Amino acid sequence: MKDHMNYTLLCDFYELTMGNGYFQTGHAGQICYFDVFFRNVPDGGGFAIAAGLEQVADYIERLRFDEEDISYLRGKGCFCAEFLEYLKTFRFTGDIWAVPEGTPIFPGEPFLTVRAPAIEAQFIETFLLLTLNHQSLIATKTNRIVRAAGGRPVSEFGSRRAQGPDAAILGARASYIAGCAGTACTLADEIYGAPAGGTMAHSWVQMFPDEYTAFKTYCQLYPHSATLLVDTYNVLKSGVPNAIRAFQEVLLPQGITSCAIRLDSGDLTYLSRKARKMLDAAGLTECKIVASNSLDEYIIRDLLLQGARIDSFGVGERLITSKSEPVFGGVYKLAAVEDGAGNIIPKIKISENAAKITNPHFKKVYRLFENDTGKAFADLITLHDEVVEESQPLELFDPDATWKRKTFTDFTAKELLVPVFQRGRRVYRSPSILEMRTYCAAQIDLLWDEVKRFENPHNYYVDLSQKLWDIKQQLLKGRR
Ligand SMILES: Nc1ncnc2c1ncn2[C@@H]1O[C@H](COP(=O)(O)OP(=O)(O)OP(=O)(O)O)[C@@H](O)[C@H]1O
Ligand SMILES: O=P(O)(O)OC[C@H]1O[C@H](OP(=O)(O)OP(=O)(O)O)[C@H](O)[C@@H]1O
Ligand SMILES: O=C(O)c1cccnc1
Repeated sequence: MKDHMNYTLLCDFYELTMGNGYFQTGHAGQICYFDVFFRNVPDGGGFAIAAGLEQVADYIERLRFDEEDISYLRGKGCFCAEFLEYLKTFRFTGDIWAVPEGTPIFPGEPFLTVRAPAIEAQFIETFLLLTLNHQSLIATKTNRIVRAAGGRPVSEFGSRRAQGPDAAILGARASYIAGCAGTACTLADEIYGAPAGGTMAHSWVQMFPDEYTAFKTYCQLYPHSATLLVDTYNVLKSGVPNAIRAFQEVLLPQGITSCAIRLDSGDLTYLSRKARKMLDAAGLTECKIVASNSLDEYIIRDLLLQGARIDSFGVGERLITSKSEPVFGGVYKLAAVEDGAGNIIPKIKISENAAKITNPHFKKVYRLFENDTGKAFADLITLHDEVVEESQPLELFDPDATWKRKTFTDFTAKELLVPVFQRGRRVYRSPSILEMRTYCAAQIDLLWDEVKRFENPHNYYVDLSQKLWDIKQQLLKGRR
């Protein structure tokens, strides 16, 4: 990435005090397994979308404590000299598995797993979580908005209201993966290839002596991509008539029929219907109507139900900040450690709140698809060395109500987590952002519509294998 900062110390301070402690107590090299998972889908939705893996992998590849970092840490006075010496050559040497970006994910299932010596695995927690939480949040929100638009393109317009530069650039990236057609963020295009584009601001219209001159000038400069903002003065009395005149006088003589207007205030249904009639009456049937103004999935759905004649949407603040639910609660939990002989010892975190009890052990996640419909019907978390045999009947049970059991045949099982790092070496190269976007849309197509409802979606099953469930119960009993 351009102008890359050294983010090594973008960690919670306790990662370092624990690291120093592991170092001094002989735990430094103890192999650990950590899972990243989340508990609740934002906005009460049925699924989330994983994003941010590429930035996680870049960060891990570049992890280095430079001289400045070490001398800053020395100045804190709480780290031993040997630990500071060790940090000079610190590198990530472990393994990481993760779901590809754009994959729909469900509560409780690991979407990234780390296997590494304790100091390393612990140290990367903060950056991993902040990156995956942010981009998965924006991807999840965006996809709701895109689905509400029902195939009409949605452009991301939020940079100016994003909570800082990273939120703007990486938010634009995540929104493109999750289905936006493009972004207003130029840097997100330069760095990541999320196509940048846009219309015009009210200031352009105000800058000229009159609205017509502003529109005409713009059409002369950009005859092939003129989207005229028609609400600076009065949409129906001046904006649309002036736009029609500019299109007719500048574009039509050149044989250009594709053009657009943007509505950015007022009753978007009423105005779009009236504007559509005026444009059609003027023969501008190919002229598109773009709408913006504090939109989100609910308003877009409403507008379309009301019969708005809108062809595409620009969505800013409510998308880039995920305003309705601005936190993605991904967590990083220890699931197992290895003893000196390489045996995996499962670990569990108990909580009064049953939903916060973790799933122990080194695990795999399978997505199960019905062969007749191709649709996903459940995810199954298994031990790392279990294999789901598609040729055998598979009995699934509800982990919270184990008497509820059902046997499935004629299904396909696909492993979700793929290797990203092996022994410290990056083995996964992200596909292009367009490929991620295409993959995301295809994976969402494999979910039933019931799971995609905005309100009260069907609860998609995330089950545990019998072996994993038994181990979890043993650990729970042992802790009582
Ligand atoms: N037909 C409609 N149904 C539901 N919501 C709508 C409709 N038309 C517009 N909205 C939404 O209503 C809100 C209107 O907000 P607001 O009152 O700030 O806008 P405005 O009246 O256009 O004024 P301004 O010129 O300050 O932008 C926006 O979120 C907009 O997307
Ligand atoms: O409403 P959003 O979903 O964030 O979409 C982006 C908004 O940003 C621009 O407004 P601008 O910043 O010029 O100010 P405005 O709110 O007065 O229109 C644009 O005209 C949209 O209204
Ligand atoms: O291109 C646009 O129309 C645009 C860009 C950013 C914010 N609002 C609108």
